[in-house]
Formats: sequence, structure tokens, C-alpha cells
Amino acid sequence: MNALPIVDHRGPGTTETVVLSARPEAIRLSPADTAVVVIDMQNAYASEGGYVDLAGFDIAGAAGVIGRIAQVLQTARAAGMPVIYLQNGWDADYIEAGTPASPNWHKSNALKTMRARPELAGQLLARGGWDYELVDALAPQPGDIRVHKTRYSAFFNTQLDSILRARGIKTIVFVGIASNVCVESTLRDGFHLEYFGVMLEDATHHLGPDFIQQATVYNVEKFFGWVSTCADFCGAVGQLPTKEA
Ligand SMILES: NC(=O)N/C=C\C(=O)O
Repeated sequence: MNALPIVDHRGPGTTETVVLSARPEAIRLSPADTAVVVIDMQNAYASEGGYVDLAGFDIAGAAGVIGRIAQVLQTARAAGMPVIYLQNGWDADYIEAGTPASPNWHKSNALKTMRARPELAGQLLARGGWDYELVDALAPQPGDIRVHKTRYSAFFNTQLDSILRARGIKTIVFVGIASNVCVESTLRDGFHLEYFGVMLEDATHHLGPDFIQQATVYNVEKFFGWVSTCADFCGAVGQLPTKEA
């Protein structure tokens, strides 16, 4: 019987590796060239009273995702994997959000919600405000990196690519919200920049009907990367020697 295929993209000399069970194939990971990217775990996307809650999306799944991401980050940090947080939003005057000449002005549900409810003006996704802040349970730890972004893809007009390249990162493990918007946009852009993207499906949550999560999982598995789970990630990466903080 043939052994299950394993995607092994590391160069010679990478010593510490583990095999992560994933679909459509298992994938070999090393803390030397793998980072965990946390997409937009801000009050806006994961807390009651935050932007997506106020805009009418169901955020019931966000609480479980926060707990699972916390376990993933603890495991990654112990193994010496960089943890990079993205935060989505704009300056307090919304200059970065764009004018009506930008599709973002028309498509951003945060901007639309504030236009429909002027009492919320200045509150949603504005740097310096509660909505923009990361949820308390996922507060960055010393050594973690924070990157601001103004559009859905974390690679667009940010330092993310150079931060990753400077650390020799080839594989990105994705967690965060929303699977079908900023997670998928970033994973897709990463694919085109030659990064291997792994999405931990139970550490992500979607905006919209449940079928949209399935669609993202299908897209990632079939076209853009690999899909795994928090338990498999923690089980595999947890076997690596613990690094000093
Ligand atoms: N973080 C996200 O996936 N954001 C999705 C929509 C938005 O920011 O309006």
C-alpha cells in the first residue's frame, strides 16, 4: 500500500520538522520557515457590539474561534514560530478608507453601516477606538508583530511581505475572521507571492450564510493551499522542542 502523500517544500538543512495532517495532502512544517498570521481578531469582527454585529452578521461562532486561536498561538510561540497579527481599519478621519472614487467606499459594510446610522460615525474600524482593538483574550505577547491594513488582503499596501521574507518564512498558517473575506483574500495573494498557505478551518469564522465557509474551504483545499484543524496543528507543532521566550 502506498504511503499518504506529504507536501515537503523545505530546502536541505531544515532540521526540526513535523508533518501536519491536512487536506488535500499532509504538509511538512518547520518553525524555521512557518509563521501564524492572525487575521483581524478585533472587537469589530468578534465581539458583541462590534462592527459586524451592528451590521447584522451572525457572530455566534466567534467566541469558539477565539478560544481555539488562543491555543494555536500558545503552541506556535512555544515552538518559536512568529505570530503576526493583522488589524483592519483606517485612521480616525477615514482618509484611508477612500472616497466615492474607491470601491471600498461603496462595498465596506462598516462605512455603509455608519452612513445608515450617523450616530455610529467615527466608531467603526477607526484606529484608536475599541472597535479596532484586538479582542482582550488574544492580546499580543512580547515578540509578536502587529500589522495595520486598510483593505481585505493583508498583502496590499502593507509591510507583511517584507516582514515574512526577512524571516525566511515560506509557509503561513492562517487563523481569524472572516474566512471568506480577509482570510481568503490574503491566502490567495500569498499563493501568488509563492507562500504555502494553510488554513485552520475551525480557527476561522465566516461572514454570511454557512455555505460560504464551505466554499472557502473548498477553494483553499482545491486551488490555493491546504486545510487543517487546530487539534492537528497543536498535536503536530506541540511535539517540537520548546523554545525560550
Ligand atoms: N476581516 C474581514 O474579513 N473583513 C471583512 C469585511 C469588512 O471588513 O468589512
